[in-house]
Amino acid sequence: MAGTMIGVIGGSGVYDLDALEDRCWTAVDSPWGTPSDEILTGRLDGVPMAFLPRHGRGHVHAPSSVPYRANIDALKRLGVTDVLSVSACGSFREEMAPGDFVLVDQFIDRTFARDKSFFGTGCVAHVSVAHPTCPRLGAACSAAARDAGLTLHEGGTYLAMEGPQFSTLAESRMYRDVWGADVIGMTNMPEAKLAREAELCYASIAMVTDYDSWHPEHGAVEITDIVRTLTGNAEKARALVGRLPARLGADRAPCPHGCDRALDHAILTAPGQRDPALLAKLDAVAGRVLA
Ligand SMILES: CSC[C@H]1O[C@H](OP(=O)(O)O)[C@H](O)[C@@H]1O
Ligand SMILES: Nc1ncnc2[nH]cnc12
Repeated sequence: MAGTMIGVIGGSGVYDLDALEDRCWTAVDSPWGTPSDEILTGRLDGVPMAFLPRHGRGHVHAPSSVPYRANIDALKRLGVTDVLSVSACGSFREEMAPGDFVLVDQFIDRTFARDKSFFGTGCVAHVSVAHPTCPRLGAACSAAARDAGLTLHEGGTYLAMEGPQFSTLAESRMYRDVWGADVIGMTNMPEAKLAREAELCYASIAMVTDYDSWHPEHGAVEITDIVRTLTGNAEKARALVGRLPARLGADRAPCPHGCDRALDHAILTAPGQRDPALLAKLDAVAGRVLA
């Protein structure tokens, strides 16, 4: 049985994982550009881990300029099998209150200014993202959240907006009342789509910082409100991540949901028509099916 390696992508407020043993920050080269930062590798409960701060240490990258492809490729290159994203988010539901966590299982992708695929001219592929998160990894995250005594809402739709400005009041109401979104953030897309293309299991924990702008008693979200909640949320995120390896385990059977086989029938370009330069860049992401 192959081994698990957990990759954690830390969002706003989560720039380090102090608890990792055998810590080492390493620069990882990727043909898709430079990742957001060096990647912290180490172990927890005997399980290899890799941690990447999505915005870089010091919060350097804006949501639109996070190098999503380089990040996912670099994690895959390191041997990561399962990616947990932890992200700050606004809430569209009264009961999903600031300080609560949401295990996201669906997305509405409203981003438009990002590279969304590893594939393209010279190697065309279409993967399914109907179920964009991995239920096995999600169940382990739920158990870890319970172990850590956190309030976790199981299931929720995350609306990914381009940003960096927050939503207008009309948008906030539309996402909540018409589209049925539960939470909103700026980063989980195209990250989740790219993880699927790279055959990585992906789960997203959205950490509520605010009620966006729809809530009559809370007014419009301001960054100062978010920052006040971020520090407490980051501590809780570290508590959850610290309990995840014990729940996921070091041994890894094939994903029962097929995340690790997403490319099995996805590539349409005939072998003789494939672009060698693109194939070379796909060595980590699609090496399993292209080799
Ligand atoms: C700090 S408020 C807006 C910012 O925070 C979230 O980032 P992340 O998902 O990486 O935690 C949100 O998506 C915005 O990028
Ligand atoms: N209300 C909000 N909208 C978008 N991204 C966010 N991140 C945290 N709160 C947010």
